[in-house]
Amino acid sequence: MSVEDSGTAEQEAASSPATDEAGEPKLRVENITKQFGRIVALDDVTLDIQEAEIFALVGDNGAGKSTLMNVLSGVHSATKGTIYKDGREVHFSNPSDARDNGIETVYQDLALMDDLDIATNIFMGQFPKRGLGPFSFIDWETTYEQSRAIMMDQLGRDVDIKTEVEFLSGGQRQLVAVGRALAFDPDVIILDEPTSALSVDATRLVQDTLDRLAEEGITIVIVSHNIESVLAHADRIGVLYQGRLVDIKQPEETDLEELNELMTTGTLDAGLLDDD
Ligand SMILES: Nc1ncnc2c1ncn2[C@@H]1O[C@H](COP(=O)(O)OP(=O)(O)OP(=O)(O)O)[C@@H](O)[C@H]1O
Repeated sequence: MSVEDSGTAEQEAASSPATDEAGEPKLRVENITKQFGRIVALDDVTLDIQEAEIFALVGDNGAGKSTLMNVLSGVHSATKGTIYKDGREVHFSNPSDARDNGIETVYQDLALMDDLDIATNIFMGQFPKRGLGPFSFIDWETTYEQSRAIMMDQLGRDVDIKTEVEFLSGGQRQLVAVGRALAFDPDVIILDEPTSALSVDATRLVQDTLDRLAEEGITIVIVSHNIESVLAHADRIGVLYQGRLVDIKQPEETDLEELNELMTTGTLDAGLLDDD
């Protein structure tokens, strides 16, 4: 099914499986185009992402995944088009605008401070404070208490939050970066390649944690090259090809081969012709 073949009931179901109580998607990207000079990185992309869904964005190199992620996280402004959050039109001039609207992004490099402990990494830049104005100081007790709550209650990890991040495994580091996002109390978390370069066990740990967050009601958007992982864990998979959103699939209706074909050709028609 192509997104361009608009109007079918089947497409409606795939692009919009459920809505929140108010009948609005958590995020709506409407006719978004992003140009860098003459390069059209995103070409008229329209997409609804529902509350508490795990939505994966896949595509070949240069397909526009990072650009769409950056438009949603306020790094880039769209050239054309509109973003809606909970049905309300929003404008992001920078990442703090996205943050103010409940959208946090976990970048691939994680940007953790290796020689600092888990709690300090989680609250870096926004420590709980005591006192007023020039007489305020970091409330370490609350910092550790709240970090422990994030790691234990929200992420289900029984770790010593005084452990320096340099001693953590790849999967645990990814979870600390997610913990730092959670400290801002978002309802949408965007993750860039959350399982790249992770072992099989670490990948499972991260996937299980994202499943858990979605069950708690947080909307998860993943940019990924790991098709097997998104097939196993995403609710829906949006395929970008040369800046266009060419299809949205549910894992149970597609497979690795079909997604690869969509990612590399932008269509399934080539395969159908081969079969004739
Ligand atoms: N800041 C920029 N300036 C100019 N061109 C850019 C910029 N960012 C992205 N592009 C171009 O936009 C297009 C889409 O790039 P984007 O990084 O979004 O793709 P991607 O799907 O994330 O690719 P990859 O998987 O390789 O990261 C590419 O042609 C890229 O060269």
